[in-house]
Order: sequence, then C-alpha cells, then structure tokens
Amino acid sequence: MSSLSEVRRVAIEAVVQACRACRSVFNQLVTGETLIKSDRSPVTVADFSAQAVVNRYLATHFPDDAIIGEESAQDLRPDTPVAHTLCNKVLELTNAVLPKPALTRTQLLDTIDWGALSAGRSKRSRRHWTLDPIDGTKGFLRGDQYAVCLALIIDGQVELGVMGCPNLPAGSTATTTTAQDQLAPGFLFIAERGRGAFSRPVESPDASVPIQETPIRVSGNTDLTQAVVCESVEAAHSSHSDAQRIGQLLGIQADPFRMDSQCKYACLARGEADIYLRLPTRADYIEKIWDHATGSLLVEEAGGIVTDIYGKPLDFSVGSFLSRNKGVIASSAQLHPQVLKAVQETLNIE
Ligand SMILES: Nc1ncnc2c1ncn2[C@@H]1O[C@H](COP(=O)(O)O)[C@@H](O)[C@H]1OP(=O)(O)O
Ligand SMILES: [Mg+2]
Ligand SMILES: [Mg+2]
Ligand SMILES: [Mg+2]
Repeated sequence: MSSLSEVRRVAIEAVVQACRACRSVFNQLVTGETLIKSDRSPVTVADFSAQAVVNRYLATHFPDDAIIGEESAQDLRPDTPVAHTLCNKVLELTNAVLPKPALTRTQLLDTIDWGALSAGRSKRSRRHWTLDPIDGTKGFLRGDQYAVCLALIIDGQVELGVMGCPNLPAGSTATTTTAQDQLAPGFLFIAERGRGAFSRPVESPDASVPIQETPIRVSGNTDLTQAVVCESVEAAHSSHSDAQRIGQLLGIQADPFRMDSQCKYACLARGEADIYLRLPTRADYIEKIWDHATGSLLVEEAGGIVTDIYGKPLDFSVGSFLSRNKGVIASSAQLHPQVLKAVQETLNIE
C-alpha cells in the first residue's frame, strides 16, 4: 500500500496535468468538439482528455484502486467519422500531457473507461477514487470557472481531495473571467482529512521555483448582514428564488455571487464567500458524488460545515449518488445553524 504522501503527490500531479489539457483545449475549441449527452448536458474533448489523464495516473500508480468517474468513452467508440475525429483530438491532447509512451486509440478508450472496466474492484475494495474531469462544463465553454475534481474515498469517507481551478483569480468574486485570469496559473486546492486545506498555484510561472502551499480557512465573519452567498450560475442547478428568500430572512445585504462548478466550495474554503447554497430545483434530482466529494472536504478541512438541506452530513458511502441527501448548505461553523434554520423555514422542512 502506498503512503499517503505518495497518494497525495500522484493525485496532485494528475490534476495539474489534466488542467494543462483543459487549458490547451479552451484556446482551440470549436463547436464540433462539444457533444450533448443523453441527459442534455455538454461534454467536450477536454472532459474526455482530463478523465483519460487522471485515470492513466491512477491506473499506473494504484492499479488496484477503483475509480468512479463522470464520463464514459461510449461516444468516442463508434466507427463513424464524427467519433473518429473527436477521438483523434482527445488522443492528441492526452498524449501531449502524459508521460511517454503515447497511448494508442484503444488504450485511450480503455483508460477513459478504466473505472467502468474495472468496476468489480469497487465492490470488493474499501477505497475508491471519484473524478469529475471538468466540473462546470458550461462555465468552461463560456470561458468562466470550472474545476478538475479528484477525491479518494475510504470506507465511505472522503479522505483526500484535489481541485484544480485553472481560471480562478486570486481573491475575487467576479463571476466572469478576464483574459488576464485565463493567462494566470489559476489555483489548486488540496484537502486531507485531519490535516487541513491548502491552496497553491496550479503551476509555477518559473519551473525552477518550488511551489508553496498556503493553508486556507473559512471566513471568521459572524455578521450575517455582511455575509456573501455563492450559488450556481445555472438556475436549473440551484433555486435562485429560494436563495433570495433565504437571504432576505437572514438579512443578507449583498447580491449573491454566481459561479459555475466546485470553485464555489474553494471560494468558501478560502474565506471569500460565507455561504454556499445548492437548493433543489426538482424533487427527482440526486446529486452525484463527484460533484461534491472534493469540495465538501475542502470546506470541512478549512473549518466549515457541509450538510444537506435537512442538516445531515453528505453520505459518500452509497455508490455514485448522494442518494441519502438533498441539496447542499455549506458555511463556516458559526453561521451554519442560522443558515440551516432559514433554509428549513423557507422550504417548509419540519
Ligand atoms: N438539476 C440539477 N440540480 C443540481 N445539479 C445539477 C442539476 N443538473 C445538473 N447538475 C450538475 O451540476 C453540476 C454543475 O454545478 P454548478 O451549477 O454548481 O456549476 C454539474 O456537474 C451538473 O451535472 P451534469 O454534469 O451531470 O450535468
Ligand atoms: Mg457533466
Ligand atoms: Mg463534469
Ligand atoms: Mg460536475
């Protein structure tokens, strides 16, 4: 079994290289390189490539570990010109960042599907990874925020989380990203259960200078009138109208800031926002583990609390879905009881 420091090192390297693949795509992305999945959500060559890169690192270093990743290579496998073009593009991107030898087409497809192909392991294993290769694909396509999110789950508990946010500026809650932000290195966040949460640049502007990690903490603000709430850009992912009513009940003055992806958890963890609300828009939507595993550990290790709208901790022990939870409320430990109460009053939860 590898030491935790080795696991941490490999997870960071995998996410850094996946971020590199995403960045190189953004500058060249053309419409034909986006697919709409059966659930109507978009997926790009960058999502496939980032999943291939991370899975390759994990499969090489931890061949016995199971992986639950968001994407599958199903749309790249058909023997059609469209699938071939897409697949070649993913292959080129992936091989540009992975160590040699280069992957073949078949190896690429199997690497993307590594989690599913080795699914038997997740039943036997006490530990597995979960990966969202690009969380916030809509943000990515707009040139705004997105995150590469990797987490290690052992016995149903998230133990390690690494989140790469290539477009995230330093200490700004601006929702749109400037050309300058896209050129900056962005931020990478690391959380280890019981060992704290840290921030560093995704890459060093100067390869000869070692990258420093800085510990991060949630905000110490206890004045709700001054609190900053963050929520999804997409009203379909979190109810903006319920959040507005909750904000009024709490006496919050500022408008919420809207941002795609788990970057919201990172902004909370580094004290830039006070409250993250993810309020259900549909009774039948069940959150997926890869959308919350990394972010929730980051906030907890930075001193915050993460629950669902019932006040229950997120339960990562039941497969790919958070089927025992509904919505998310995250904030500092001081503010959480008041926020939860306002959410429950507004949503008529007994
Ligand atoms: N109805 C929904 N409620 C909550 N989250 C959703 C919903 N539909 C999709 N999502 C997920 O929200 C995530 C983005 O969140 P955010 O709004 O915070 O950027 C995506 O991973 C997306 O999953 P998917 O990739 O399967 O579409
Ligand atoms: Mg998606
Ligand atoms: Mg995704
Ligand atoms: Mg996601």
